[in-house]
Amino acid sequence: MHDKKDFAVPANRYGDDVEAILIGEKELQSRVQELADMVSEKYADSEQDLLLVCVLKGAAFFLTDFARKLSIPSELEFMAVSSYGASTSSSGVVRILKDLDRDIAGRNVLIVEDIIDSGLTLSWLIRNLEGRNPASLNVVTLLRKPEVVKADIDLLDVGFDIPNEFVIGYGLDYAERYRDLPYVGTLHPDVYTTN
Ligand SMILES: Nc1nc2c(ncn2[C@@H]2O[C@H](COP(=O)(O)O)[C@@H](O)[C@H]2O)c(=O)[nH]1
Ligand SMILES: [Mg+2]
Repeated sequence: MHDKKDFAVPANRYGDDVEAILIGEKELQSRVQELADMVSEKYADSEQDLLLVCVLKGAAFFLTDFARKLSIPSELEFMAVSSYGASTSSSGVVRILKDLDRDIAGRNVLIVEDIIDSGLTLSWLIRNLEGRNPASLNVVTLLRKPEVVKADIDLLDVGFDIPNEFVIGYGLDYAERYRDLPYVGTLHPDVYTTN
């Protein structure tokens, strides 16, 4: 846990809404670099560009930092799925809100995910993309909540394992806010009762 005073938090952007910072900006960037180095090494001998599939909207900030830190060429695709509706826990019933713009058959695909909570959304997505016959399909996730993961998912790597708390920042939202924070943190309980 970090003290908010230790960070150059964009001044009062969200007032006192942030209760605690779990992963600071430097820690995030350094781990994203490690993930990018590992992936660059794994695909270094590939004859085709790596196709990164970003799961919107949460993984957008992770994806852009991650792609810029790769030392191999990559191409980007975006997909949006919904499994939460109005609830804060995954139903496992997933809807595609935005599909990929192209065929991934024969491509080396890497899903770039923001967070694995129950893992139900991601395991559905993996099954869906496997059905499109990529040459290979792997997953890298920035965050994972090991205490609550229900699905058995084979991951290339995980940025950080975190406690079972609802987190925001670095792409993750609550009611579409807080994605723009450069760190991962938790919200003050009052935010949930007043929104
Ligand atoms: N802002 C947050 N979004 C979260 C959090 N935990 C999960 N999620 C969102 O759900 C999916 C995955 O859910 P899953 O239960 O099917 O694994 C994830 O991609 C996020 O969009 C959270 O703590 N904060
Ligand atoms: Mg996600």
